[in-house]
Amino acid sequence: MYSFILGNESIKMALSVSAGGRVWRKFFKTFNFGPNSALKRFPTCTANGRLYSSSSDNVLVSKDEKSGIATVRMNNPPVNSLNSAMLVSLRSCFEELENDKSCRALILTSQKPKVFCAGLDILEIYRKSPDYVAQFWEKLQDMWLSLYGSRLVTMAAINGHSPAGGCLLSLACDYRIMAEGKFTIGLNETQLDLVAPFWLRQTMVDVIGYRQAEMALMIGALYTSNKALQLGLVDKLAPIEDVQTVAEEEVKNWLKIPDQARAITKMASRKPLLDELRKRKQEDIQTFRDETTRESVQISIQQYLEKLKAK
Ligand SMILES: CCCCC/C=C\C/C=C\CCC/C=C/C(=O)SCCNC(=O)CCNC(=O)[C@H](O)C(C)(C)COP(=O)(O)OP(=O)(O)OC[C@H]1O[C@@H](n2cnc3c(N)ncnc32)[C@H](O)[C@@H]1OP(=O)(O)O
Repeated sequence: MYSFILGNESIKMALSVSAGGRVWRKFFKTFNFGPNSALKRFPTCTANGRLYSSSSDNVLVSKDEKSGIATVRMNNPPVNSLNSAMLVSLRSCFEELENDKSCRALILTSQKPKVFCAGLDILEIYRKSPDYVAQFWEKLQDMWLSLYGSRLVTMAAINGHSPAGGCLLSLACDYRIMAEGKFTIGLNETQLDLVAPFWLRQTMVDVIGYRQAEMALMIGALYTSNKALQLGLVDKLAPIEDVQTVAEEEVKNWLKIPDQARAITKMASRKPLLDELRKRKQEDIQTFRDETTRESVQISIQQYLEKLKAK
């Protein structure tokens, strides 16, 4: 059941049949909804009752059949950094859940409490060829499109630090619950001499407003959970051991709203940004490749890596 992803066509078919309706068909036609790809194969995903995971086990997925709530746990020790394999696994899992008509919601969290996700794996953009960096960036774009454009209720259960790409993942979700305490979240790209792309900057503006986003992005701010709550960067705080339970409770509230109306409303507000990235994908890849492989940026990345190691 879980071994194939058939892309847009199967989602359209499955949902128009299951929802029995013209409305769904019109919805998909209007919004070009869901993963932006044709026939795809999930990387040897094994189905085993309610629990399945990718071959490398870097992303673990369990689904409660009764409620239709899936939990996606990032499992890439030590800090869930987003390397190529991780991006491919995340995207595959998001698309698979998208195509599973019994799935209604996903909770994204970390298998290792205290670090939700350390962002992009910096080693993937350090002293790599321009082609490699370009392919890496496209994997990030595709993963983001599948999460941000999802019909599901998407909830980030941020059970630890969530800098840069970790914040990007959270921002792509519908709602964010973060662990109380000393954990930080934010888009600290400028600290690495990197510039967040337009689609990431826009989600930050959409979530916390223009002034705060502009300031946060310029200074590469990392905020504590309390400050993030105050800014609206996260929606709720919970003790770290309760983040998952609180997320499940919150999802259940969201699931009281009819799926169709909720998903159409979500897509109506997200479609412009999704379309913009789809349209400017190659330009965005080129910018990332050219910026990241510049010698001055490579030196900044090296210094940042040294700082991290010396910590
Ligand atoms: C208009 C022009 C547009 C141009 C566009 C151009 C460019 C766009 C560019 C970028 C935008 C992309 C958006 C995303 C960017 C990113 O995500 S960059 C990554 C930023 N991440 C960070 O800064 C986080 C760094 N890590 C930490 O702060 C901490 O590790 C922690 C997450 C708080 C966890 O702390 P702790 O539990 O104490 O763990 P350690 O620090 O000891 O780390 C363990 C080992 O892991 C290594 N590591 C940590 N983070 C990363 C990482 N992101 N990548 C690779 N490796 C990482 C760390 O060095 C330790 O390694 P050793 O054990 O010492 O070997």
